[in-house]
Amino acid sequence: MAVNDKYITLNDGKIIPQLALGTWNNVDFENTINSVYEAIKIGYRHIDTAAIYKNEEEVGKGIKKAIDEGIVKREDLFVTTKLWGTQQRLSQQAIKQSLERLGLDYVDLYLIHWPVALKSRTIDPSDPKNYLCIPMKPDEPSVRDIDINWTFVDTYLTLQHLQKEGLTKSIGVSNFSINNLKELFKHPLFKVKPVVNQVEVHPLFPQDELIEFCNSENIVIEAYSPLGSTDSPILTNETLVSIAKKLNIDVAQVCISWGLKRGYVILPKSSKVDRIRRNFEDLVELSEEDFKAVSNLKQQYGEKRFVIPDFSPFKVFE
Ligand SMILES: NC(=O)C1=CN([C@@H]2O[C@H](COP(=O)(O)OP(=O)(O)OC[C@H]3O[C@@H](n4cnc5c(N)ncnc54)[C@H](OP(=O)(O)O)[C@@H]3O)[C@@H](O)[C@H]2O)C=CC1
Repeated sequence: MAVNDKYITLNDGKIIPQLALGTWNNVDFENTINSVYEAIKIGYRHIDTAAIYKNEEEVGKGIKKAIDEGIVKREDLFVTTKLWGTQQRLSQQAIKQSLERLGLDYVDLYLIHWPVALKSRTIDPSDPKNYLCIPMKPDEPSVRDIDINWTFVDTYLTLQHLQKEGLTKSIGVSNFSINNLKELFKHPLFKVKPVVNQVEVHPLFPQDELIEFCNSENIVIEAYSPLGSTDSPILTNETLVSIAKKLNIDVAQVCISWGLKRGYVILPKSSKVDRIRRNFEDLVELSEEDFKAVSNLKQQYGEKRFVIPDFSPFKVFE
């Protein structure tokens, strides 16, 4: 089996392609249509989006084009979207809106994006993408308006119903700490375990403890920002550059190959078709020596997390 062609079985029995296309931060929305379409043509079967990325329409158009051209069937694709904090009280409305934007009858996976409920705000009629009543960037100060009377546990209980209604095949969480998961598990109405926890994971932030906990609970880790996100210092790291040179691939593909070997789902993003192709086709089974060298980077350079939105006073990651 090729390195890029593996599936993982989730705790609800569904299967998930291990390698996905991430779609965050592609500021050229039209380009997203083409990126998604080309990715599916290349062989990607798993697309990751979110309401806050404001690209669900374009992701949906890319998917539709590929389906219309007979490149793929809907049932062979795995599509994930996420619930933003301003809609945590309104998850049924939110998922229906996401489905409408995506042009789909169901998503394969619906995630609580962050364990933080935010107050919703007034729609800005001048912004056609402002359907969530949220600013473009999650770290803008105006999103720090925490809804203290609603918790991620309340939200998760409503997600269990969305799955029953068939709006999503599976449900999961994102950016949940071990403490967040433990808090969720102890609620008396908690019945359906999240199938995944989507969190930041890359060579400078390997998340060993969280991965071990999630493995013990049969929750699959999905590694976001696996290349260290935008303008990543990881891509110029000298150890990684020398491994990449030796293997005649990009540093990005060393990081992806390392993540695949660690056994979780991995979501690299690119808006450039040649990179999307190389991030899928130029993957390798890393030797033990190279695998260890990448795993040791954290000791050498120290831990570094790149995605840190300010939801204060709520303490994420604790
Ligand atoms: N649940 C959550 O809270 C979060 C989820 N995510 C998900 O994870 C996905 C991936 O994370 P993201 O933060 O986007 O970052 P990634 O770690 O995937 O890095 C993306 C960056 O790497 C560049 N890149 C991609 N491939 C290559 C290559 N072969 N050579 C050189 N540079 C390359 C991209 O540039 P270019 O586009 O120009 O190619 C982009 O700047 C997101 O798109 C999203 O789907 C991300 C963050 C938070």
